[in-house]
Formats: sequence, structure tokens, C-alpha cells
Amino acid sequence: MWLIRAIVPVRYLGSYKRPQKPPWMRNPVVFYSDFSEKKGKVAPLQETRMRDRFTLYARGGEGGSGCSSVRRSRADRYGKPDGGNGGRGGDVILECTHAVWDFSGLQPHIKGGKAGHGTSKNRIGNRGEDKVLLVPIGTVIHLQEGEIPSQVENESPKDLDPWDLPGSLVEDPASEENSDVHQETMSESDQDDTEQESLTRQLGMPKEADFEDDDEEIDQIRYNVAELTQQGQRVIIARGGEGGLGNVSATRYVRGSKFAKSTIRQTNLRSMEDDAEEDDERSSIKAGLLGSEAVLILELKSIADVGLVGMPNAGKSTLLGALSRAKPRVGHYAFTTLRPNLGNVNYDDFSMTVADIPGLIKGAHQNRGLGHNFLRHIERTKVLAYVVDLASGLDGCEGLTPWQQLRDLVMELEFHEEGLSDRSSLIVANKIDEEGAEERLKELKRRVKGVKIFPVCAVLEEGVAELKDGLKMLVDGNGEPSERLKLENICVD
Ligand SMILES: Nc1nc2c(ncn2[C@@H]2O[C@H](COP(=O)(O)OP(=O)(O)OP(=O)(O)O)[C@@H](O)[C@H]2O)c(=O)[nH]1
Repeated sequence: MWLIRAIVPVRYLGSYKRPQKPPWMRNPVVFYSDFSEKKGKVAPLQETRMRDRFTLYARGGEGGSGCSSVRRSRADRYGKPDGGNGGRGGDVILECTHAVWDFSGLQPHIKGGKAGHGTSKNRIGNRGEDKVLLVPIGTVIHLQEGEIPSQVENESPKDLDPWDLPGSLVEDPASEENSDVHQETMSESDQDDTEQESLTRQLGMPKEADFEDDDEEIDQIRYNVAELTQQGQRVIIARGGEGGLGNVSATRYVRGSKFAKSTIRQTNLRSMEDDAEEDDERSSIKAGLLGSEAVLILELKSIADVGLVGMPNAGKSTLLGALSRAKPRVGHYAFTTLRPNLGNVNYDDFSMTVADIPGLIKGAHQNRGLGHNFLRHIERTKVLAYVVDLASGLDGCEGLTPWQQLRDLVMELEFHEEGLSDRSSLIVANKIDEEGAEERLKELKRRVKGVKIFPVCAVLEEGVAELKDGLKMLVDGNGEPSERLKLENICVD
């Protein structure tokens, strides 16, 4: 026995118990989270880049299959069909909400819930679960493939309140007129055709015209097919498939067709050929239909009354904080702002939204800096506030003079979209507290004409009240139409 103990390791004899590690060694991350963070095991919290453009593939849920079941009783030896229809597949729905900023929470592929199958006793299958995706306010939908999304709830009476949006959803008036005329002259037979078409569409059957236009439609993106601009507004982007017919409904359907004479009792009398044909038809109507599919490009265009445009470090975020209760990130380095920030400016009888756009630099249209992608967020602003840094380039420091900043900003706006700078504007001359800024302001007023200039110290909130009044005048529409910043009105040399 002693000999065996000496040869076989002690742990295999059952008496050995492996010593446990102390708890702080078993789970170092929990007990020493600071330590592990220092070692780089836990990634530091980082602000992720905004996702304001997103490609989404959506598919409605499959319809459930219809059930084939026969209910027999003593009185009815042959039985009666009692199979219920399949349920309808779930839809994929986009819902607009203030709760999300961008599309970073979305998955690229989304499918509606599958419906339940029909069961005996003529019970219909459960409806598939709808998938609701939350998107931010100001989402514009472009259609790459599939059906145009349909509005379901809270449809806004106007496209966007309270002004007409420049460059978005502008429809060709001629086509509108044509469509009106077309509607007026539509005869009753045409209406019947349309009803038939919608029925075919509901049943998921392809139309003849679909086949003809297929080639043309490939690779064509239909822009601005829908947009979500109000809290709670919803659109269905992919519809669930219809459920298949159970044998109760299917028998009725088949009785009405060319198999009128073939009932369950007459099965034995039918020819084998008819049987096969009928079975095919029965099984095709029994299966649930697939849901519709769509490939969409979602694009976020924030909606604000005023857009703050300026070079990095000009003090836009500080100014937004001074104008509103928003608390954007402020830093003494360039590109602190990585996503547009929105703030509400309140007056006694009025309120407006201000958007702080990430800083622009010369060449942003060639993707320098953060590029000019964020400029799409000011496509929908009514008023532009150019924020310039009066202290930039003073005392031999690096930086552009305020008038050079303005020239570059207007040029970048125009590079992004022609005519983007052509809207009511004012200039915010920020950092007036800095040494030499007063002289700079005088020079700025001499060199730039056509728009009002508001000297401001955003940090100390000086001049902010006057700026608020100036913004209100422009947003209200009381501003003179000539108050636009034009390149020819900026003297740089
Ligand atoms: N002296 C002075 N400094 C200011 C004033 N306004 C802003 N600053 C400073 O300027 C720096 C940049 O301010 P931000 O508000 O982050 O500038 P921004 O334009 O949002 O910068 P980006 O995020 O890069 O686009 C910060 O250090 C602010 O404290 C001002 O009126 N006077």
C-alpha cells in the first residue's frame, strides 16, 4: 500500500483536494478593475463616430401555412375539412423618435417575425411579430430595391414644419399637374384595373409590367421616397407575407374554380390527372407567402432653425451652450465636436432649434478634416450663423483671419451643394474678450458687407442676448432677403 502511494500521484487517490485560488486571483477584472484598466484590459470609453448614413436590408416575415385537417364524427363518416388559415407575417417598421441620435443602434439585416401555421378546428395561425426600428427625427429614406414604404401612423399634414425645406422632396410641378390630370380623367374601368393591381400586389404576385421594367429598374436608386420628421411617425418598409389557406378556405376556393365538381366525397370518381393538378393547386395556396423585401439607404438630415458653421475651435459648441441648455463637449483642440449637437433656444413666446455642426476646414469637400458629410445637416436649416474666431492668427500665431475663415466656409458650403450658402445669414464674431479682437472686429466690418455682425464672448455669455434677437428676426422671416453672405462681399486681399 505504501509502495502504491509512493508511485501514484497523491491527487488520483481521492484524498487530494486541489487548493482554490483566492477570489481576487480568480476574477481580477472584478476585484481590480482599476488595475486591469491601467493594464489596458478594459477599453477606455470613447466617443464613437456618428452613423448618419446606413444601408438597411429589410424583409417581411413569412406567412404561416394553412392547415389540412378533416373532422369526422359518427354522423359524418367522410368528415368535413376544418384546417385553419396560416397567420400573416410580421412587418418591418421604422419609427421616428427623439430618443436616438443616429443609426448606430440598427442592424443591417432585419426580418419580420414568422407567422404561426393554421391548426385544426379552423383556427388561424398567430400573426408574426412586427419589428420596429427606432430612427432619429429627420431620417430620409432612399429606395435601392423593393417597394416604396407606406406611411402607417401620425402622417404629417405637411412635408416639414414650419418652413419649406430647401432641396429636399422638391417634386417636379409638371409631374404633379400631370398626376392630377391623370387622376381626374381616370375612368371607372381604370379604377377597376388599379384595384385589381393592388389586389395582385397584396397577394404578392408579380405584374406583367414588373417584368418589362426589370432591366431599367436595376441599380436605380429612388431618392427621397419617404421621410420621418415627427415624433412617433411610422412607415412600413417591408410587409409580412400573407398566410396560406387552410383546407376549409382552400376547398371553397377550389370549388369555385375549374374543379367545381370535385368535392371530397367525389374523390374516387376523379381521374388521376385531375387529382395531381388539384393537389398542386391546393399545396400552392396552402403555403404561406414570403414577405416583401426592400433595400433602403437611410440618411439623417437634422432639422434645425439655425445652423452654426465655423472652423474648428471657433467656439461653436461653447456658443450653443451659451444660447441654449445643451451641454456639448468643449475642448481647446480642433475637432472636439464629432457629431452635430442640437439645442433649443427659448424666448418668451417662441422657441427655435440650433444645430452645432462639426468644424469645417478648407478642402473639406476633398475629405480633409472630418470631410463635408456633416453639411447635409444644415441643408435643412433656415438660417446660417457663421462663427468666426476673432483671435485666430493674432500675435503671430497660426490661423486664418476672420475674413479668410468666412471665404473658406462659404466656398465649402458651395462645394457641398450649389446654393447652400444662399439663405439668411449672420456672422458671430466670437472671442471678443481676447487681446486685439476689437481691432479685428473693426477690420472685419470693413471687409465683409451685406450681413449683420454680432460680437460675442461665448465663454462669458457677452453679446449673447443681442445675438438671440438677431437670430429670432431671421428665423421669424423678418430679416431682409438681402442678408446673405456672398463671396463677392468678402474682401480678403
Ligand atoms: N477666450 C475665449 N475662448 C473661447 C470663447 N469661446 C470658446 N472659447 C474656447 O475655444 C475653444 C474651442 O471651443 P469649442 O466650443 O470647443 O469650439 P468648436 O468650434 O466647437 O470646436 P470644434 O469642436 O473643433 O468644431 C475652447 O477652449 C473654448 O474654451 C470665447 O468667447 N473667448
